[in-house]
Amino acid sequence: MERIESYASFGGHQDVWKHRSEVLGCEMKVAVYLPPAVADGPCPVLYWLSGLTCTEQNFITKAGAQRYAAEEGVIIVAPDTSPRGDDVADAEGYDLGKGAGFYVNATEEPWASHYRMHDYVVNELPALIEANFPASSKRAIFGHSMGGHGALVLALRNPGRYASVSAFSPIVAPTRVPWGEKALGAYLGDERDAWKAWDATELVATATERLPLLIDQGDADQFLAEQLQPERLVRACEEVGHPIELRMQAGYDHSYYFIASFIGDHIRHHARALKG
Ligand SMILES: N[C@@H](CCC(=O)N[C@@H](CSC=O)C(=O)NCC(=O)O)C(=O)O
Repeated sequence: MERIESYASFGGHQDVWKHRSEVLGCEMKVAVYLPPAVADGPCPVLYWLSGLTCTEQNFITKAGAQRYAAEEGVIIVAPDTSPRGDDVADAEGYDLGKGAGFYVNATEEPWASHYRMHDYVVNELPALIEANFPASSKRAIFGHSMGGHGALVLALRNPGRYASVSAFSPIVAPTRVPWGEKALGAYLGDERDAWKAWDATELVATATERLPLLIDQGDADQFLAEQLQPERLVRACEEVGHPIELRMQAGYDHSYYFIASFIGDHIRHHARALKG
């Protein structure tokens, strides 16, 4: 891994690294915040998954997470949202292709050869982080919008892998909303039954681990009614007794101003689980 940016931040360091991904078949950038506590030994790792149009930069420059990660002694890893490079397929529009990997393993061409963000985030990236940084193997995951969907789905698909999961404004039912229908149709093909394995609202029914879901959602979010619909996940959880806390936050929209307002709560929530 090669460090390409480094900034002192709250007694620790906010760095950006680039590395070759064998899973994605391209070079990737990833942001890593190391809290001051790494001087005393390995720290647990909290993975952040960003939303549509984002790179590894949005979270580290807008969320204000470093202060809380420093206080709690947690490493935060924020990868890019899709494979990158001239030979990676792309599409018109911000909601498919580069910047819109949806954290799935694509099965359809022209996507299948590079778009394997599930395997990258769940397997390849933690192996790299744990081999190259003072990181323990305790992991948690959170994210925003498309990345909130990613956090929920990756935690539900991989029982035992994460100590905790949370999301801001997640796409909870991608099989039933326009952003998800477009992306899953392209990446996985026309057979809608295959999409269900990538939909948190479908996955809670058969989850073998009842990991509590924490969700913050602004009630002034411009995407709430058409794309997010968190009530679908609440209903699915209630049907099977899966623990969920949906916090509707009055007046907040879909932006990083919302995320920054509650990021401390989420980092403390994960720190409790990671240290428990
Ligand atoms: N450009 C689009 C909307 C893009 C957008 O709002 N992206 C969000 C995530 S949406 C779901 O995944 C985001 O995080 N943007 C980056 C940022 O720094 O705010 C449009 O204009 O409608």
